[in-house]
Amino acid sequence: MLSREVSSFLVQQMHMSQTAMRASHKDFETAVNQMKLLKKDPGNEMKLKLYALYKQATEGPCNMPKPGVLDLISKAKWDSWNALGSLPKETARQNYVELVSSLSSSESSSQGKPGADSKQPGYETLVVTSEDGITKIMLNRPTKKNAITTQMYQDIVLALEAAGKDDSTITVLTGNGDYYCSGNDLNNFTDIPPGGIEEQAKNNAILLRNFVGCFIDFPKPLVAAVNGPAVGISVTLLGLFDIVYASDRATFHTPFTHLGQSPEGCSSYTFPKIMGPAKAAEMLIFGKKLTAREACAQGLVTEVFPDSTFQKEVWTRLKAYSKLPPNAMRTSKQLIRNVEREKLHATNSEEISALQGRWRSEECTNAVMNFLSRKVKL
Ligand SMILES: CCCCC/C=C/C(=O)SCCNC(=O)CCNC(=O)[C@H](O)C(C)(C)COP(=O)(O)OP(=O)(O)OC[C@H]1O[C@@H](n2cnc3c(N)ncnc32)[C@H](O)[C@@H]1OP(=O)(O)O
Repeated sequence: MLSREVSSFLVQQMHMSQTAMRASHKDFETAVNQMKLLKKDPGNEMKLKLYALYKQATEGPCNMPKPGVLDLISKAKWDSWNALGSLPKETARQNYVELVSSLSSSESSSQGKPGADSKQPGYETLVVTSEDGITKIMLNRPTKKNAITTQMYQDIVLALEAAGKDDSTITVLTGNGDYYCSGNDLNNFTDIPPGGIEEQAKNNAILLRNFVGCFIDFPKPLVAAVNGPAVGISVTLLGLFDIVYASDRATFHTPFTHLGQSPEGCSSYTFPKIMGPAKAAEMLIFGKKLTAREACAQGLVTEVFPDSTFQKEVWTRLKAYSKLPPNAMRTSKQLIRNVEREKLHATNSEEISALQGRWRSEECTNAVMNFLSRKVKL
């Protein structure tokens, strides 16, 4: 017998509409007005993002002359707009609407909670520590193989934002227990909001855009310490890390087709670039699982360590790297990232649009249902 969540999920899926979820001009106008009503200053970085999206949505690609270096504010605005390159107006409009919507909802969810603004977040399923110039973000849901819940996506974003600003020089993502991460928690699909599947898909799209965007824009060297098997989004994101160290027990599996879904985490761009189109297709289209050594041979992993000495060797190495001049490391990272930052954001948008279609498909519904009703394991 199917659980209540699975049945309600199925019913919602069957009734959902096939209309595309592009933001209309009216949605855009509403978002522009909503921005004016925000009580909390979203911060300079966010304001620049919104400015750029607004200009791109209303005027198209930036073709203004670049302001002089001394005109700092105009130059920051110009840089932000110009970084959007040829992003279509429609996509910029949609990204703007989604960004404003996430700001409004985080503002309303923090209302009424005394001290919500000033409190350092206590993460339920992450352990964040900072030592020896290294901030470690550890996924901490070992009994569920560190599957990522909706709350965890948000917490990882908060933890990355804090790590990007703290005084550490390197940030490391790793997992607690025998898995690095089993990817998206498939129960995320059963938590259906009052607006039904359409609203759920829209919320997931906002969540994912913001989540992957944070990895694209992370300002410091970012290292993955892959302590065990990795599945789904935890694999695709590796293409956005600067270094990937893996235990020889780790495996790398992207079973999107089996789940009726399609790749995310910018892997449709990073994987062919890293390993060549043929190897990338075998992983992303056919769901071939790689061993750590295969992933290393294909360039996705930097180095493989025996599981018995993984922790010791990785942390010794990272502690030595963390003593290198931090500003030089940041500058090098930014130079490397800037070459393709715009392309990565555009890929993120494209992948999410495709996924929104997939989430409404029968193939995806059946795959999620099969897992939740314990019929199929990967
Ligand atoms: C909203 C944004 C969406 C972003 C798009 C992201 C896409 C992806 O990441 S796609 C990949 C999704 N992941 C999966 O499909 C993995 C599903 N899990 C499995 O196939 C297996 O659990 C396993 C191969 C990862 C491990 O198998 P095994 O060693 O036999 O362990 P168990 O299956 O008994 O797992 C223990 C426990 O953990 C729960 N669990 C594991 N992974 C997930 C998951 N991804 N989502 C939800 N729950 C998961 C599993 O159900 C078990 O729970 P209990 O039965 O309650 O003990």
